[in-house]
Amino acid sequence: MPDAVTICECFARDGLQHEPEFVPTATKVALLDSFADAGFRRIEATSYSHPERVPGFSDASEVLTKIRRRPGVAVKATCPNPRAVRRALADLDAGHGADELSLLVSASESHTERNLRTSRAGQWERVEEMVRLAGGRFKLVGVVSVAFGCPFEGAVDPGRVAEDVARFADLGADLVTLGDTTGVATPPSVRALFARLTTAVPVVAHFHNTRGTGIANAVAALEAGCRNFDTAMGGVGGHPSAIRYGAGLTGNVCTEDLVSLFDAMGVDTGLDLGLLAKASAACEEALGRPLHSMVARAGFTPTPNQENP
Ligand SMILES: CC(C)(COP(=O)([O-])OP(=O)([O-])OC[C@H]1O[C@@H](n2cnc3c(N)ncnc32)[C@H](O)[C@@H]1OP(=O)([O-])[O-])[C@@H](O)C(=O)NCCC(=O)NCCSC(=O)C[C@@](C)(O)CC(=O)[O-]
Repeated sequence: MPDAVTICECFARDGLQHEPEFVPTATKVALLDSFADAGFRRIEATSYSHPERVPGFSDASEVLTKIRRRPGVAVKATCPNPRAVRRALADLDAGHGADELSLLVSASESHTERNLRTSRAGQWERVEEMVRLAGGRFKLVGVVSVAFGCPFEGAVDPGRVAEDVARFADLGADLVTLGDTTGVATPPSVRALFARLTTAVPVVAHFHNTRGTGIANAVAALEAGCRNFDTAMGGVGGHPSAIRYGAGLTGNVCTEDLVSLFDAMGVDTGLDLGLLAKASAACEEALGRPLHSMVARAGFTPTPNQENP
């Protein structure tokens, strides 16, 4: 087992992406600050997606202006196209930029067209332009969505995903995320995909718990050598297209539950469990409903000992 992993907290972006009600900027800012307090070193804060298409992030610049910045905590923003990177650059020049940008591709043509309104070839051209525009001023995180299967086309060739990961690495990405966008991965398919990867670029496992397999998949990724995970407090979140096209609510793997498991396994997440529990309660209060964390109800898993292995 590895000694340590890094968990990127995605509540404020992937988590809130399909919330029907706009979450007030002040609430987002307070929650993002509480995530940094709990010890997250990577936090996905917002998205520069077209504000008319994803209105929940129309306050992207304001959120980035208002959150407390602290050394060692990287704040990430999602960028679907070059216009998004231009907005990120404007914020950086104004003194409140993101540290990391996610650059998106999808492993299937149909998902690319529905999510990004272009072809795969067109989106790769955009990604090349985005990398040029970013000009080395941000850490870049490539994202391959529907990496384990597509809601429109079904199976996705792991060889193609491995090529996408390599292409991001060639473009200079610092990390590449494998997105199980609608929660179809299983531990065998996770092992199979990790076995196909050919580059040394660090990979981020981004699972959705649509079918209850998220935690099992995260453990499979851990055992396959993955050291970076995306999760969302309360297991909220998902991709709007997944709902629109019938895949239902596709919440991210729940942060609290995965952290609790890693803690019990002796894998260090660097997080303060007490402050994490406080942030978890604040997320439920912010959304006004109980969320999907099991440990928020049951308490964090006790560390195993000799008598109770
Ligand atoms: C796909 C696009 C970018 C194309 O957007 P579009 O409307 O097709 O853009 P366009 O290029 O035709 O431009 C139309 C107008 O919109 C403006 N525009 C264009 N882009 C932007 C922008 N970024 N910000 C602000 N304004 C923008 C642009 O400047 C132009 O304005 P005009 O010149 O006519 O005045 C847009 O429809 C969009 O942002 N859609 C939402 C994409 C999105 O956020 N999807 C969800 C991402 S989550 C995901 O992919 C999965 C992930 C990452 O979570 C991992 C996983 O779970 O597996």
